[in-house]
Amino acid sequence: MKIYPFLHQCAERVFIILGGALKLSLIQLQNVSKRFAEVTALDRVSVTVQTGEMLGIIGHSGAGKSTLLRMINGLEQPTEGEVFIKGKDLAHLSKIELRKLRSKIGMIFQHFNLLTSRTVYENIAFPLQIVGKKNAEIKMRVEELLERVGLTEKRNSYPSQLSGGQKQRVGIARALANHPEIVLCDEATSALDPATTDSILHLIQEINRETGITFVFITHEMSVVKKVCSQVAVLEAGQIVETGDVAEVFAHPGHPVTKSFLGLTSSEGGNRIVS
Ligand SMILES: Nc1ncnc2c1ncn2[C@@H]1O[C@H](COP(=O)(O)OP(=O)(O)OP(=O)(O)O)[C@@H](O)[C@H]1O
Repeated sequence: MKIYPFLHQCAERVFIILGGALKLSLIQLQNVSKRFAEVTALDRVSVTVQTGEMLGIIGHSGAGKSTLLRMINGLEQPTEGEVFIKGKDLAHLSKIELRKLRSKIGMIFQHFNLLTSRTVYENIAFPLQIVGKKNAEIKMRVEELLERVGLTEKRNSYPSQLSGGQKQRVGIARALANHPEIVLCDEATSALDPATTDSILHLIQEINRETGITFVFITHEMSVVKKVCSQVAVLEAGQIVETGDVAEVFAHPGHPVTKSFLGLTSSEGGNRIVS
C-alpha cells in the first residue's frame, strides 16, 4: 500500500471520528428559500445535520425534497438563505473549492444511474478515474468496495445482468469510492421490493457504523426513516413542519402531515408501528 493514500484515509477517518465526538455541524441550512419563477420549492428551511448522523427527509411528491438535496450538494443555489458544509458557506466557494467539496459528497439514486456499457468493476472505478487516481490505487479501492458490498463474484457483469438489489449495491460502492463524508440517498430503496429494501438499508446502516459517514435520505416512506434514521425532518409544501429525534417524533407526532405518514388520523397520538 502506498503511504500517501493510507495517511490521507487515516486523516479523513480521524476527522469523521472527531467530528462525531465533538458533534460538529456537518451540514447546515439557514433559512433557505428556493423559488423557480412562480413556484416556491423551499420556504425558509433550516436544517442541521451532525457528523455521523442519519437524517431522513420525508415528504409527499412536490414537497421540495429533491430541491433540498440539490442544495446540499451545491447543484442548486438558494434564492435566500445560506448553506454551510463543514462550516463553509457554499455561496462563497470558488468553482475549484466547490468541486473539491462535492467530490466528498456521494449520491445514491432510486434508479441506480449506472453506466450500462460498463461492468460492475468499471462503474465503481469511474468516480476514481474522474479525480485522476492511478490504476493501482483504483484497483485496490474497487476490490475493497466489491468485497464490502458483496459483489466480488459479479465484478465482470454488466448492469443488465444484475438484480435491482445488486444494482443498488454497485450504486452504494460507487458512492463510497472517493471516501465521502456525506452520502445523499435519493429514494434509494423506492424501486426495490421489501426484502431487498431491508438488505440495502442494513448495508447502509453497517457502513454508517463502520465509517461514521453521514447519510441524508429523502423518501416518502416512513418505514425507511424508522429502520435507519436517527433524525427526521418532515417537509410539506417547501416548509419543514416537524423535525427531531426519530423515536420522539414517532412516539409523539405533532403535525397532521407527520401523523398521516404514520398512518394516524390527526386526533390520534403516536406509538403505532410503521412496518
Ligand atoms: N428546475 C425547476 N424548475 C421549475 N420548478 C421546479 C424545478 N425543480 C423543482 N421545481 C418545483 O419545485 C417543487 C418541489 O420540487 P421537488 O422536485 O424538490 O419535490 P420532491 O419532493 O422531490 O418531489 P418528488 O417526490 O415528486 O420528486 C415542485 O413544485 C416542482 O415542480
